[in-house]
Amino acid sequence: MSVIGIAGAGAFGTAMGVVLAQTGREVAIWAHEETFAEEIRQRNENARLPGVKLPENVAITSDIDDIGRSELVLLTTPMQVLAGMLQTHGGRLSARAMVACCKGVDLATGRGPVAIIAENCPATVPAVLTGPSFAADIARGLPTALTLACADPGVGAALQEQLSTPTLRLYRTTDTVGAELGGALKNVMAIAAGIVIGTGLGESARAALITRGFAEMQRFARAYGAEPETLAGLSGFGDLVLTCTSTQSRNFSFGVALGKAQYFDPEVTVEGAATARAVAAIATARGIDMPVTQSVAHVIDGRRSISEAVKILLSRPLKEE
Ligand SMILES: NC(=O)c1ccc[n+]([C@@H]2O[C@H](COP(=O)([O-])OP(=O)(O)OC[C@H]3O[C@@H](n4cnc5c(N)ncnc54)[C@H](O)[C@@H]3O)[C@@H](O)[C@H]2O)c1
Ligand SMILES: O=P(O)(O)OC[C@H](O)CO
Repeated sequence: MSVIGIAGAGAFGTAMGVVLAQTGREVAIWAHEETFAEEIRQRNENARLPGVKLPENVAITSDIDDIGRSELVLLTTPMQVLAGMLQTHGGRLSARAMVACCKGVDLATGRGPVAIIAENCPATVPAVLTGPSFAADIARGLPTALTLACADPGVGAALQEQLSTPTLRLYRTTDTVGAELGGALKNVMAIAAGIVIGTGLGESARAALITRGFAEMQRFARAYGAEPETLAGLSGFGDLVLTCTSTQSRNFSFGVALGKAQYFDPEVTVEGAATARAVAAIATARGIDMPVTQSVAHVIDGRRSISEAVKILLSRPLKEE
């Protein structure tokens, strides 16, 4: 069995490497900078996932050719660097399947990871792994359930087998559009939920936000042909609930900091920020009603204060649920 390649040496790539290595498989994690790869090797630990030691069968490399012949590659970079990474290195990867683990919509093109993989690596089968899961939980071996989406049912079933472990339970779908949009949009709602809590609007307001945010996610995904069941599953509703209610979430924490007008470390990966901008632009262009997403984009860009955004949301015409 060939080495499982993981492109992107952040918290999630490392957590997946650790849990897959625990089943006895060889794993190679590619970091885009040799200095960072060397730091991980030296400490046998990734600063992005503190407290987790790497098993012996996890190799850390900055040479893309070390994962070039892997039959299976997980893509675990942040969403906004995925296209650039595949444009630069995709030609050196001969994987039969590439599984995107990044959540978001590319700001430059409005595309999700599956379209980006298809454009840059046309010989591979693209898939998506997404759902409610904190890297730290996966790495600690806590029970986690995710959605594995692949348009090719045979490849999807094989990936489900390959990537499931005793603690990581994968459910399968062929609806890649629904899976990637659920994972992308829930981060925007998590920022909004954080703002609600940070500004002291209360738990009831957060429940309302999550519910109306979910309606908005379904509306957007439906416009792209996603299956409603996918949005109601782990990759949509499941991840929405986790991310909007946990202080472990970076998107939620970013929203809380915005609500409290506190500093937030710009080095922290907050996928929902760029995705809010990307989705707001698409929604405007396509006439899809996305009031929460539009508000998040406006607040992040400083075009509207939080109190203005809340006032506008609360003064929308009353309608049927
Ligand atoms: N952390 C989680 O709990 C978690 C869970 C599920 C999904 N995800 C998703 O996984 C993706 C990665 O998140 P993360 O938490 O691992 O991020 P992270 O902030 O921990 O790490 C990001 C990594 O990307 C690398 N990187 C930055 N620029 C790069 C480039 N140009 N080319 C290649 N690599 C580059 C950095 O070295 C960094 O280590 C995100 O889309 C996130 O939504 C994360
Ligand atoms: O920390 P966040 O907000 O990026 O969320 C991590 C995962 O996506 C939760 O499923």
